[in-house]
Amino acid sequence: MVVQAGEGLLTPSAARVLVATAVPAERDAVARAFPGPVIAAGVGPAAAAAATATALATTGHTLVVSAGIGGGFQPHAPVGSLVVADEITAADLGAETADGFLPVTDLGFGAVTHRPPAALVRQAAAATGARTGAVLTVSTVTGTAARAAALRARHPGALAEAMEGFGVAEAAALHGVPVLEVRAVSNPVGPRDRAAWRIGEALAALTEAFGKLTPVLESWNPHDHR
Ligand SMILES: O=C(O)c1cccc(C(=O)CC[C@H]2O[C@@H](n3cnc4c(=O)[nH]cnc43)[C@H](O)[C@@H]2O)c1
Repeated sequence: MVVQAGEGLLTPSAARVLVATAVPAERDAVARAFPGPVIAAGVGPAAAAAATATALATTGHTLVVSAGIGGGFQPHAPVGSLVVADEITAADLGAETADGFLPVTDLGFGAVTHRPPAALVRQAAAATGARTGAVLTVSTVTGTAARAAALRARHPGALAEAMEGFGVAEAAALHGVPVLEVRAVSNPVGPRDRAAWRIGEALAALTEAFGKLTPVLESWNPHDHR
């Protein structure tokens, strides 16, 4: 158990969980159920990384959660469902070649995947009823069936895509803090039909999820590897 000294007593250190969303509507949906700090970091991995790294510069965070709405690969993650990432993967960070896509890791650089703690993923999914699988981070929202199929072919375990998880995870790694990603599915990944996005439904699902997740996040012990 992690302990801190205080007035001669050893007490469990308090959980300090930061939630990073993209836009104010997502921030407010989380904050309706989660009492800790929630930021609207901006859309895309760069904005998410910059704002999260800045927020983590104050010490003592135990966990960072990337949260918001997202696209779901059909039929694996239906609209209205919830996904907890067991893998956060940058799906378009690399080089296109005549023989296909090469991730930056194949070019000898950096990382393309971060893995949240398995025990936390299990606990979060059990508490919320979420599906678990890879959540892809993309800088361009998928807009065709062909692109959706190509992403699933390259990432057979992918359940959802969004635009911030990898940025949040990079910032978390820089600060040595574990990361989790939670997405409420607002739309199918595929042919663009923005008018059909069920944003209200997904935001309500996000609020409901954080109602159930809060005790899990606040009691989670990073040294618990069950
Ligand atoms: O217009 C609104 O009221 C509104 C309220 C909340 C959120 C939005 C957004 O547009 C959020 C953008 C955010 O959503 C993620 N997202 C959602 N679907 C997808 C997708 O199919 N592919 C990639 N990203 C998706 C993404 O993380 C964006 O940052 C609007």
